[in-house]
Amino acid sequence: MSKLVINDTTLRDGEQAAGVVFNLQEKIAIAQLLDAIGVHELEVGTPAMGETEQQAINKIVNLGLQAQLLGWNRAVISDIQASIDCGLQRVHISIPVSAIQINAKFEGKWQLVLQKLRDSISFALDHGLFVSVGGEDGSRAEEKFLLDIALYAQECGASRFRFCDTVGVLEPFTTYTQVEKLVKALSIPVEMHTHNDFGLATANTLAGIKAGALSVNTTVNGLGERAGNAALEEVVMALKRIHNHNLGIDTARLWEISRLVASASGHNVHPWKAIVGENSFAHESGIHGHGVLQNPHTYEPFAPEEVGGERRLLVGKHSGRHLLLNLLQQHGISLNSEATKSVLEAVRQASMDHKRSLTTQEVLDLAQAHQ
Ligand SMILES: CC(=O)SCCNC(=O)CCNC(=O)[C@H](O)C(C)(C)COP(=O)(O)OP(=O)(O)OC[C@H]1O[C@@H](n2cnc3c(N)ncnc32)[C@H](O)[C@@H]1OP(=O)(O)O
Ligand SMILES: O=C(O)CCC(=O)C(=O)O
Repeated sequence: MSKLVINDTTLRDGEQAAGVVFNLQEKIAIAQLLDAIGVHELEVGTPAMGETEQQAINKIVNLGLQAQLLGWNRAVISDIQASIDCGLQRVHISIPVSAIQINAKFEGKWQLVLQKLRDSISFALDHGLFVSVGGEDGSRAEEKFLLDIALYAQECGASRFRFCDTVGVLEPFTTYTQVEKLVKALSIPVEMHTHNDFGLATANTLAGIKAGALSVNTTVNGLGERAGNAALEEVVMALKRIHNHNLGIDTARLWEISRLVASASGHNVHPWKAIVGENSFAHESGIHGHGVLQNPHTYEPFAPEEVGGERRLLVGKHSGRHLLLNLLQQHGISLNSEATKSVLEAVRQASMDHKRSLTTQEVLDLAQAHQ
């Protein structure tokens, strides 16, 4: 697994999320931070979208980042010319490979698909570009056609093939089987591109890696088309903590980049979002709180600092005396066991009345009333 590449597409598929628009400053800030934390490659946008997009991509190209930069293109020569005009040296060329897509987009003309792919790869290679090819809707494609087109892309000179679960219909076992076949058939690396329509984008990406994929697309906070993509923070932390595979990414800045992208996208991170949600390291229930006070590892897979997050100990409906007394002790208040019981009851009632945890001040007020 040593050569695994994270190719983050927050600036391309992430921004395709309905209603999301990054301005120039936000694009630059996101690219710089992704680069600063050590992400290897960035898919920076779609140059074919026009002049404004091209200028933004050109600005990112001129930042002098360490990360490799890639532009997304259809199998259309003018798209690739637009990528060249942005100063990009890497292009991704996408071509639909499922019957449903080829019928809808190219009136079922399979030969036309091959011709467009060959012509666009050849144009890109003639301009000295690194070429990645994506089989759009690969997970729903006829198996033989997917393999044939991947081999054709390789034969035409592509340096990587992207396996796309475009509408997120795979689960990890099928992903493993499909990707393993591609990996065995190709000599160029396979890249994973997964969507989260069934909540399986990260799991499917990990399954693809296990099957031999050497590159993976991610987006910060899982932002992307419909239910989004495999989240950068989930893939990086699952690899690091579950598979013991450290990609050298500065994970202590994952909350920072999550907040940056959330703010730029105009959507807060959901509290229960894995790794970066504000509840990822929050504990309110008595048994968990007691355990965490003894040793955080009882109810945390890793310390919040490892991802730049913070532990929150809350007092509310499900809390027990250990969490309550811990909070009161921090404010110099001690209670006897009778008073503790009364305050806990009052906390439960207040928490039910408000339908939330209590603020520190609310807990202190209840404790003072029962002292
Ligand atoms: C699964 C994905 O995420 S795919 C990536 C989606 N990303 C985007 O759409 C990026 C933003 N897109 C855009 O700005 C525009 O769609 C553009 C500039 C790319 C094209 O705009 P338009 O020329 O107005 O075409 P429009 O978007 O309506 O239709 C898409 C056209 O591309 C064609 N097309 C779609 N995919 C491909 C492909 N991989 N290769 C070649 N042609 C393709 C369609 O058949 C259609 O062709 P037609 O105009 O001859 O009918
Ligand atoms: O790169 C491609 O080929 C398509 C990528 C994509 O966004 C998708 O399949 O959802």
